Amino acid sequence: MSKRVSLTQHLIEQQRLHNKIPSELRLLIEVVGRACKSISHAVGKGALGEVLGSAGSENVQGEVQKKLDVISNEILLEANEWGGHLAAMASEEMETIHRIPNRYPLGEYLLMFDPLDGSSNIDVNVSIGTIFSVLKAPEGMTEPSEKDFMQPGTKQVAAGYAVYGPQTVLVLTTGDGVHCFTLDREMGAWVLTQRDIKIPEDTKEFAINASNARHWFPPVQRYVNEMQAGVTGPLKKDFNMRWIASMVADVHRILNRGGIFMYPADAREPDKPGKLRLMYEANPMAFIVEQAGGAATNGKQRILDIQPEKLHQRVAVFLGSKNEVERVTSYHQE
Ligand SMILES: O=P(O)(O)OC[C@H]1O[C@](O)(COP(=O)(O)O)[C@@H](O)[C@@H]1O
Ligand SMILES: [Mg+2]
Ligand SMILES: [Mg+2]
Repeated sequence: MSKRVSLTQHLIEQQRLHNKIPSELRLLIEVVGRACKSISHAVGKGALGEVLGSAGSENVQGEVQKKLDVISNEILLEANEWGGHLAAMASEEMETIHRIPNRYPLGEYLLMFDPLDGSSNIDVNVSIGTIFSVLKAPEGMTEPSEKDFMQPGTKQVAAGYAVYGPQTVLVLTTGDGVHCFTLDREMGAWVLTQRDIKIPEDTKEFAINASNARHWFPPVQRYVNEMQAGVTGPLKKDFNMRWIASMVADVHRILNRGGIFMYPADAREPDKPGKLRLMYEANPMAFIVEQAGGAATNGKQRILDIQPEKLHQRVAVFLGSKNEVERVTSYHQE
C-alpha cells in the first residue's frame, strides 16, 4: 500500500521543495481545512442536525440566507479568529470585513470565503461546498479596511475549495499546482489523493444555466448555439451538458475531466455583471483553474487581472478547458 500523505505533510513537503509556503500560511490553510471538516460534519447531519431550511434573514446581496450559510460562516469565523495568522476576513455572508480582535502585532494575511456555495442544493442533498482565497495584507497596514482587500487575483497566495458530496474533498493551490485531499471520515484527516491535477485543453462538455438563454448577449448565444449544433455545426463535434448549480461541484468535474463553465453577464441587470462574486468565487476558482492548465476570463479579460473595486463585486465567468475558454472569449472581441 502506498504511503498516506496528510495535508500537513504535503504542505511541509511543498515548503521544503519550493520554499514558498511560510509556516504561518501553512497554519492558516490547516485552520481553514479544520473548519471545512466541521462544516462537512454539519452538512452530513442534515435534517437530524436541524441544519436545513432558511435562516429567516437576508445577506448583503439581498439573497435569503439558509441556516447552513449562517452556520458555515460562523464556523469559519470562529476557527480563524483563534487559529490563523490573519489580520481580517471577508465573507459573502457579511456586509463588511471582520477584523481579528485583540491581535497585536497584526496578522499578515487576509482571508475571503464563500462559506457555503450552492445554497439552493442544501435542502435537496446535492453537492455543495466552501470556497476560500488568501491574500497578503499590504505592507504597513495599521487598521485593516476594505481597501486592503482590493487586490487583483494574481496576488492570491493560496486558494481552495471543499466539496461536501458523496466524498468530502479539499482542493488546494498555493501557486505550485493543484492538489486534492479526501477526508478520511473515520480518522478525521485530509489525505492526499490527487497530485498536480491538469484540465484537458479540449472538451465536449459545457455548463450554463440555459433558462437564462433569452437574456444572453450575442457572443454567448452564438457560442451555445454552435455547441448545440453538434457534429454538423461549425465546431464539428457533439457536446454534452451538465449544470449542478453548485459552482464548486461544476468546477470539480471540470478539474477532473475537462469542460467549460459559464455564468455570463446578461441583459437583465447591466450594472450587475453576472451572478458570481469576484472575491469569493471567481478569483479563487480562476487561480485553481489556471494552476491546473485551464483558463478563466470574464469574456473580455483574464479574471485574475481584474482590479477589484468593491468587496461584493460581481463578475461574468467563463472558465475551464483552455481552448474553449479562448474561443468564447474571442467571440466577445469580434
Ligand atoms: O441559480 P443558478 O442560476 O443555477 O445559479 C447557480 C450558481 O449560483 C451559486 O449557487 C452561487 O453561490 P451561492 O450559493 O454561494 O450564492 C453557484 O454556486 C452556482 O453556480
Ligand atoms: Mg457561491
Ligand atoms: Mg454562498
